[in-house]
Amino acid sequence: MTNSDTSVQSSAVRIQDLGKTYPGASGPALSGVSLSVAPGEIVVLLGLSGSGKSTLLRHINGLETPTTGSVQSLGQEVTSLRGRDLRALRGRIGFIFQQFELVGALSVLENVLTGSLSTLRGPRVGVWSYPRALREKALGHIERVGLLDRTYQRADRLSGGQQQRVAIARALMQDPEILLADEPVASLDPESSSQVMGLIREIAAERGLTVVCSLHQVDLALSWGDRIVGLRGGEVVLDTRTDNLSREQVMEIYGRVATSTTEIAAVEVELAEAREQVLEQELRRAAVAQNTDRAGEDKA
Ligand SMILES: Nc1ncnc2c1ncn2[C@@H]1O[C@H](COP(=O)(O)OP(=O)(O)OP(=O)(O)O)[C@@H](O)[C@H]1O
Repeated sequence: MTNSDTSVQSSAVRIQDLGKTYPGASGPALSGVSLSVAPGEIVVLLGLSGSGKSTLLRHINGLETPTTGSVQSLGQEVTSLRGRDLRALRGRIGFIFQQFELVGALSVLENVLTGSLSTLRGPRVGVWSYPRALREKALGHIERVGLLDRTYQRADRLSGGQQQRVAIARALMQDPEILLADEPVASLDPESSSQVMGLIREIAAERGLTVVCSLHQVDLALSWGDRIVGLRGGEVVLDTRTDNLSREQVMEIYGRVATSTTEIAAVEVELAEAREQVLEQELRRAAVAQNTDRAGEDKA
């Protein structure tokens, strides 16, 4: 099954025969990937750890350079852009990450405002250094993601789901036409995961946003995406709309690979990494809390 024949004119993203081999790597991270994404479409990249999802996403906004092939985003050949032109294209493409990438010590409002930095000259320190129009815009986005009552709270005092909502609001400051999301709910519990994914879907519909999002949970991909692109070993092994697609059909293609010893090992590594990340996060939170308490005691 393939949907990769969407016409050039109607594509928000058009990737042709993309190959990527990282320097020093024993094999390619991506090979022969062709994919077109229509404006307003919500596409899930589904695959195990190491299947090439992040690498593919990072080519769409020019964070990686292909070894072979072509990547067009919003009608522009990304590989031919440099400097200001590349920055201008990136300004039209929002990116949200698994680890949220917020500045923990800053307030929700300040984090959201940093999403507009690419449109401003010079550094900004503090909320009041941003123009009033941007402050109002940021408040609108904070309200949209349901965090108005947390506007002045430190980002690292929020739950994972709330932090990802802040990251969504920050991405909206760019008025993006495409939103890329790299495992946005991998660090969240199932309930927060579906809330965050639901929010992204609603916002995408309101704004006609094109979304390309990597996930490794089959159920979430099925309930959330318009279309699933399955990656395995850097190649597209499935490309289909989710209507009328059953979990069993996806598992037949996606799950079948997990019967081999290598793939089972990959799943185990993935779980171990996820556990480590949660532990690391907890330790970081505890350290920040301890430092803050100490600072409070010193002042007192
Ligand atoms: N900067 C890099 N340098 C060398 N190899 C890399 C680099 N980034 C990724 N790789 C390798 O490329 C392959 C694809 O990695 P990628 O991160 O794109 O997969 P993924 O599906 O997003 O996995 P995950 O869900 O764990 O992030 C893996 O074998 C990985 O080790």
